[in-house]
Amino acid sequence: MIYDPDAESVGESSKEPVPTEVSDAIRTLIRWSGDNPEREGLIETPERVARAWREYCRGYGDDPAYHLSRIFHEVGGYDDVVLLKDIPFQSHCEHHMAPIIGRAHIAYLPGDYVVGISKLARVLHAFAHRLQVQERLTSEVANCIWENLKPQGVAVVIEATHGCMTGRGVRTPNVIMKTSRMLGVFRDDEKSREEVLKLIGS
Ligand SMILES: Nc1nc2c(ncn2[C@@H]2O[C@H](COP(=O)(O)OP(=O)(O)OP(=O)(O)O)[C@@H](O)[C@H]2O)c(=O)[nH]1
Ligand SMILES: [Zn+2]
Repeated sequence: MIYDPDAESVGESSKEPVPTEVSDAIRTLIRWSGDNPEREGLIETPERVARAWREYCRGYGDDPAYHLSRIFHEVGGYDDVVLLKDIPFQSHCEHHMAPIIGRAHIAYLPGDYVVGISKLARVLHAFAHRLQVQERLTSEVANCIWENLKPQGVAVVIEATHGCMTGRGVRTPNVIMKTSRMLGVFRDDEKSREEVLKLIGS
């Protein structure tokens, strides 16, 4: 699939035809859950669900590195940490395909380049809109910034709740999973790490 940045906020899959085997699978799931897929309220649900999943998983068609390809060189001599804090995101866990809802904090200490700040959130969403575990999501975002922006350091902290822990299974609400990935100076230098964690408020 070709990534279309203009389509992302409106649900690019809304006009896409749904293959019969996909809607049939969802019909089977509805039946298996105990309801009748032929009753009026559920007639169009399989196609809706299929299109919703195309949106939830739109990250498979989104190249995260692409968002870091428009780099800037001139930032008026600024040479300190850049932090994008409290970025809300939604993902789905690869074990249950249940929602992961949280906030990410992404910081980097620029090397020779900086990037438009929205691009950090775009990188996050490109990886989040896939089936994930939180640890991998955290690493993928950090590694992508590290490899493409070549900064002196990257810090990614993610805090999220997992639907598979609240709505089912252990049924324990209000638990927040926290993960972090530090690279470069934030990994190697304790003072820099403390500084960035203080900025993040974590
Ligand atoms: N480490 C990690 N675990 C996750 C994540 N998302 C979901 N899980 C966990 O993945 C585990 C899957 O465990 P399994 O024993 O295979 O599946 P299960 O029988 O449905 O487990 P329960 O959730 O305990 O009922 C569960 O403990 C989930 O809480 C994540 O992002 N990171
Ligand atoms: Zn899960």
